[in-house]
Amino acid sequence: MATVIDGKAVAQTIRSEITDEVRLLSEKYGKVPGLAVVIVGNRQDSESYVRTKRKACADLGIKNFDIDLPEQISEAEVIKHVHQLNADPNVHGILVQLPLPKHINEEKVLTEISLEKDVDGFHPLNIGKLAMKGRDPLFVPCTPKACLELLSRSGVSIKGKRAVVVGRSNIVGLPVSLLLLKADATVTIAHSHTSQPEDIIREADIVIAAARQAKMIKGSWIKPGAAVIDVGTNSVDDPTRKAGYRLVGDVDFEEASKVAGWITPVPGGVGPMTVTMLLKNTLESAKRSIEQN
Ligand SMILES: Nc1nc(=O)c2c([nH]1)NC[C@@H]1CN(c3ccc(C(=O)N[C@@H](CCC(=O)O)C(=O)O)cc3)C=[N+]21
Ligand SMILES: [Mg+2]
Repeated sequence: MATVIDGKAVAQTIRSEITDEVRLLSEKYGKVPGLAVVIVGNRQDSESYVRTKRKACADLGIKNFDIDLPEQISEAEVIKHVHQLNADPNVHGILVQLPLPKHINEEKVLTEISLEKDVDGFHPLNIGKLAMKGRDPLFVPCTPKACLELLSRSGVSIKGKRAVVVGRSNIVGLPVSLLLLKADATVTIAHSHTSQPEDIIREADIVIAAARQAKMIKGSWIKPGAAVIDVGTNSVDDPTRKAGYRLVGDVDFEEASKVAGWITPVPGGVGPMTVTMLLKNTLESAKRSIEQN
């Protein structure tokens, strides 16, 4: 049976470390880290993630700047808000919740975020540096960083291992592949055009599941002893829940946990760690800015 990696517990440990550092900054400089969370429209999932992020900030003493914009807002107006946040010295991190409405070009908006405040790590220049050997971005994207942190805190080494990433999104699959490559894994990316992904996944010592397909990865696809990090947050109808739905991962946990060496649950795995990495990036940004001035 696999060791179930308790993302919530690891996240809690890191959050208490961050809380201490926030308190120190405040005592030493009279300043606290500030995070602006921008949400456009009212997608239910986005609203729920944004609430989680804002609450986590409040819990840790990080100041929230809430920007809630209507679905119909123009791209130019969103960019105007980004510019205001770039100019605000009390804002150390800016997160624009994705996806944006169809009429807004995400890349254009993300490119306007000041590099020094790009705590999501989605600015094309930060992604470019992430991709280059010998270069480091100012910020590593939160979910990919969460995946590697969970591996390292579980004692799973990456160097020389065969890693398979399932999915190639800009916010998870692609950047986590780059991070694994930088950590000296042999990396394969499987995606919707990959034929027989199970044959490739069976070779993996490390599986990162980020395909947005509920339970697509079966127990029989997992190499015995592999480390399985499940990034999936698929909501499925569940009338027995108050919310009317529940979250399931991209991995069939029941089956895979009988074969894997390590596995993350959903919820309680990567999700809480993603939010924690965002808070950590915000603290880093605030430290750079405050200690410089
Ligand atoms: N600009 C941007 N940055 C993001 O980091 C970003 C984004 N856009 N768009 C959507 C994805 C998704 N994401 C999650 C965050 C927290 C949980 C999380 O805390 N999940 C809990 C469960 C929460 C619940 O039960 O509702 C858990 O897995 O235990 C999940 C998913 C961040 N994303
Ligand atoms: Mg769009």
